[in-house]
Amino acid sequence: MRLNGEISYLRNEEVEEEEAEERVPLMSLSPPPPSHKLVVGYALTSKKVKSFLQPKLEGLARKKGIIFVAIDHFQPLLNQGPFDIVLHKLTGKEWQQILEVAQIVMHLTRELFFLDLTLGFRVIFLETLFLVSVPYSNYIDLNPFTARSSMSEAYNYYLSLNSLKDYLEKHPEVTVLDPPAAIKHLHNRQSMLQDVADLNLSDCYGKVGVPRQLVVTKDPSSIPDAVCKAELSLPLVVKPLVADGSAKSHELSLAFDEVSLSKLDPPLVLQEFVNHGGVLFKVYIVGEAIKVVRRFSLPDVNKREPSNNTGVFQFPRVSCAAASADDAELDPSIAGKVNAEDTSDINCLLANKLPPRPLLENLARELRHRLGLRLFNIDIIREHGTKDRFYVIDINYFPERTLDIQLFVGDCLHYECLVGNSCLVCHLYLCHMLDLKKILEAIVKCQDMNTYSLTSSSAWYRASSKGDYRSVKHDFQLAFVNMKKAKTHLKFLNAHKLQSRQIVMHEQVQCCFFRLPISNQSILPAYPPPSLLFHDVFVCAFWL
Ligand SMILES: O=P(O)(O)O[C@@H]1[C@@H](O)[C@H](OP(=O)(O)O)[C@@H](OP(=O)(O)O)[C@@H](O)[C@H]1OP(=O)(O)O
Ligand SMILES: Nc1ncnc2c1ncn2[C@@H]1O[C@H](COP(=O)(O)OP(=O)(O)O)[C@@H](O)[C@H]1O
Repeated sequence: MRLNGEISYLRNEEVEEEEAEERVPLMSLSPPPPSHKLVVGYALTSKKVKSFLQPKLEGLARKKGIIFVAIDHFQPLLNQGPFDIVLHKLTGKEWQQILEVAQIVMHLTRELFFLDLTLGFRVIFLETLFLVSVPYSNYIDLNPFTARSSMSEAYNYYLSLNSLKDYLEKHPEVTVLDPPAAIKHLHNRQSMLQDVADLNLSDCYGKVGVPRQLVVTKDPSSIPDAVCKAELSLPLVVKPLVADGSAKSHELSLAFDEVSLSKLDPPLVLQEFVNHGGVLFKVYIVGEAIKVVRRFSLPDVNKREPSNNTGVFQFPRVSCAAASADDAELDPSIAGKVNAEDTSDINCLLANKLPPRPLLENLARELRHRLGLRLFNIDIIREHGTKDRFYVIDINYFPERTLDIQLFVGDCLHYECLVGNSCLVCHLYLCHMLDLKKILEAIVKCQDMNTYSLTSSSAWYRASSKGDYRSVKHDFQLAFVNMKKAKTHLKFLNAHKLQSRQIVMHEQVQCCFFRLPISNQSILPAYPPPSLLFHDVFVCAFWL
């Protein structure tokens, strides 16, 4: 079997004529007109649906032409939709597997994401092709290096196409919130904070870092030594390395002495406890909009005097305990001071003062870019006794209050807020289909209002022979070709001096990119060659 994604170069002399076969009935496929401004497909746990999809949010969204549609986790995504946006946050095994596939694709096509986020449906289209044509299980076995370089080559070719970029800038249609690989980055407490550490943000408004920490993956008996070597000071916040939203991943504790450290259960992150006046700031980020709220947090510990505390103490999910520090019932040592305007306690005042807006905006902008995420929140604390020393301790993907906060406070849930100027790629490649007909049906389903047309070769032929070149007036074409007929197809292209590039998707299907300059329309009535059957070639014509 050939590797999926492999690019083959068939030379002229290799091309053999194949038997002429009869054409089958004509078929023409055109997209239905859009009835909504924006369709958001969501894949969320039932708990999340309950907390997120409040009637108020749905009502307001509807007024803005946004509708939310549940994604069926047990059906290929390509059989659903079409969606403009896919929102997802699931922990189930099935979805995780899907995400892993998607993640591999993200990895393989990383260039597509980072070179230019305005690539829009082109990228989705390439990805759709790439995945839908590959069985799920085979895809996992794919040699990533071969496939990746193939994708790069295909992409380079792709990029070389005239006016593509201009076109795409005008059509940022499909958005995914957010790329699975980027979300997964937050599922590990080490990688989660790495970008903040690398950023090492420091400007006239303050400094933002991460608490000093150590990752322990095995052998608890070595922890005391490792902590000593790393010169971490006690107490330490003990956090499971995995932060996948499971109950276990939220089981945190405070370790007060070195001996107790050897009883811990790796993999873990051991983080220095930073006194922060018992107040935490949650910065919610939705695209370019940010919103900050205060939450109560763990009280400070006395680090100067030798502690009477020894051992490891599990603590509850303190920041979830109350909606906001402005109205919650608090630890009395903090509560009285939070809302008091005339307090003389400067540290308390400082602890409660929101971090400077420009600093947060800078941080949010950088992290949005570095993490490649649009819906997330940053938990940030201010070091006790300082005005401008901040630490990020946690980043959550698409937390409960992200969108409703934006919606009710800033009325930001509108198309631009979610989509912004650039566009991301939709998860529409999550499909296990193999046969050509289904691939095509799927592509038809996910095509986005007139962004491209898809037609069978027969329909194309009929249209072009009648002089209707509507679907072929574009200089970039893409054909799915039955592998057995690939040489015939290529021979035709070569005979007409049409540049082409073939990607073998799997044993049965080759994907062929070729340019068909408008100036060369005279050959259109002849395409595809009569020896190719209805099911041998399917053509996508892009509307450039
Ligand atoms: O870990 P998860 O499942 O992503 O849950 C988050 C998380 O609990 C987060 O709270 P915290 O851990 O930062 O205290 C919640 O944030 P908010 O309290 O700001 O909403 C999220 O809401 C949780 O996400 P979800 O709503 O998807 O369960
Ligand atoms: N380094 C730290 N210093 C002080 N308090 C911390 C630190 N890390 C976490 N905390 C406290 O523990 C709480 C939970 O930590 P966090 O890392 O957000 O875990 P989770 O992802 O389970 O919410 C925080 O809200 C904060 O109150």
